[in-house]
Amino acid sequence: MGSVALGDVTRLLSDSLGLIPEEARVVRQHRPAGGGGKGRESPLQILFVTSEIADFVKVGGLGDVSSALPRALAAHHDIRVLVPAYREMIASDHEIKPVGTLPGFAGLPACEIGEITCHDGLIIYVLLCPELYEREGNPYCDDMGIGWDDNDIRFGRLALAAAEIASGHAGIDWRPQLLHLNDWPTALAAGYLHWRDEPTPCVFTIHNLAYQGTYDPSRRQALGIPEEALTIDGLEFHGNLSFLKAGIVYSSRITTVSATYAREITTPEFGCGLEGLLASKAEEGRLVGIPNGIDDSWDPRTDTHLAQAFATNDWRGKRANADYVRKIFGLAVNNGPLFAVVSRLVHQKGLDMTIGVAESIVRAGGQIVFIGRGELPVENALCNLAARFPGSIGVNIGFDEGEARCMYAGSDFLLMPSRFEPCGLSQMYAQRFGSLPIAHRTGGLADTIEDGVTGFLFDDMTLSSYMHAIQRALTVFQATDLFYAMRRAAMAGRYHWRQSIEPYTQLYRQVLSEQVLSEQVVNEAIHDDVDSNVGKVMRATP
Ligand SMILES: Nc1ncnc2c1ncn2[C@@H]1O[C@H](COP(=O)(O)OP(=O)(O)O[C@H]2O[C@H](CO)[C@@H](O)[C@H](O)[C@H]2O)[C@@H](O)[C@H]1O
Repeated sequence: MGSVALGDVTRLLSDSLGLIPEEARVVRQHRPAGGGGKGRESPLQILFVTSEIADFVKVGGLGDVSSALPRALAAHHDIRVLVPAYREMIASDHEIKPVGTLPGFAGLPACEIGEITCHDGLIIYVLLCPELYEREGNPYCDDMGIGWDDNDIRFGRLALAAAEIASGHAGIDWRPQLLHLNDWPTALAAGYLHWRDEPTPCVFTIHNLAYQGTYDPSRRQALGIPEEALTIDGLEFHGNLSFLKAGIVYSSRITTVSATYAREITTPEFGCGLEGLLASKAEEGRLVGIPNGIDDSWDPRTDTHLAQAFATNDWRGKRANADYVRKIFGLAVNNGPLFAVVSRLVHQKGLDMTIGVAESIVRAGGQIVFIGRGELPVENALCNLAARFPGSIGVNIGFDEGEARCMYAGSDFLLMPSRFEPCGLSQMYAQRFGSLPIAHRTGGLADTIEDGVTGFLFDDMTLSSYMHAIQRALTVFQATDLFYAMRRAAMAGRYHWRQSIEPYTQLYRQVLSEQVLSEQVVNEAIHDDVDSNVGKVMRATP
């Protein structure tokens, strides 16, 4: 479980002061809604549907986005979140108010909807279905990292609940004008709305195209998917049914989390077999990249997780964090560069590349600390690496938000040789904490790291290309003035969620105005039809 959320910071404040600071409160419906706040348009009602939220459960970047983006948008819109009620929510000290019930459908069980009002005012609807969601492990896997074998039912249920809330069938006295869906676990909602002829439009955000939620077509009946949807124009994908494809096919707009990744996924190299469909969406103007941001909790001057808070130029304060990190990872006292890796341990993240250069880094006087959890072979390879270089390489196989923040704060460089990276938050956090990312020039890494200014980029996914970037970093580390200038540039980072409000607002409004237009066209057609029938009747009347 993570603790990054602005809500948590707010809770700490309110707990200590006994009140909620006005500026930290989520403001709903009171301010004009316009793009980023300058227009006079009314707030939109949006349901943000997600499978994780860092307030309670975080596996990776989606958890951060689900906590921060709705909060940023809440200053202009009435935006609420829907997420399964995992055991972390049930065990939390938040009151869960029952607000709705949903009947079973096909193989999807009946469930209830509870409402949590966060300390800053954000409303989170939680889908209560203990048999599906209250389990040990994380939202997707058991404690051994093995995916739950009923994930289709678990996330089909989530998606259908979103569609039912949108249609006003959940008994909740609030209805969204639009669903904002995130990744495959929520994608089927767009399909359920389409198959039921419900008009609520969807915006579907792809945080990672590599995870698709594909299932054997025999699961169709259990999920309540009509037979005619299992075609090439529907959610059929290489003979299977694909949740992700449903999101792409049936949503009004598809977004992804950086401009570069939005282009990349229309190519065979990054498109995971969906490049043709995505390219056609891009041509229609229905696929856009809107970059992620980072929230105010990522501030080295105020972050209470750190061994010592520090500001730009307070390199002694930053050094205190480096000392702390060396200590907790059992590394030797050292004046050389400290490299960090904070990552899910999956193929995407290129851990094999970092293992490949680790010896060279150590020989050059560097040390490396890793924190991560994921695929067992990667975990084992990292443990072996640490055993080979005691005092120089430290590994924590686990998930620890506070420790990760100390690592961003204490390290000189962050290693991120991702094979692909839709946006990436770790490199933005690192920059904010004065740790220069060394990263593959791909996706959001290419968009958020200025090579030679705020970090180092390499072009080819080869050890020599990666090592060349590391050599450049080591050279800069020796040139103290330049090194500090780069740190300052990185810490001045421009990446904040505020920048995402305008593009999302514009997109939502476009989608809704298209829907109004298409409803008008339908109404006029019906009207014309009725008129001509009336005419026929009148002509036929003697
Ligand atoms: N062991 C550990 N302990 C503590 N914290 C840990 C950790 N391992 C990872 N984290 C944290 O998890 C988050 C990772 O977010 P990223 O966006 O960098 O990658 P991820 O692949 O999970 O996200 C996907 O979704 C996001 C959101 O859109 C995209 O930015 C990204 O490109 C895409 O792959 C960061 O907050 C990081 O600090």
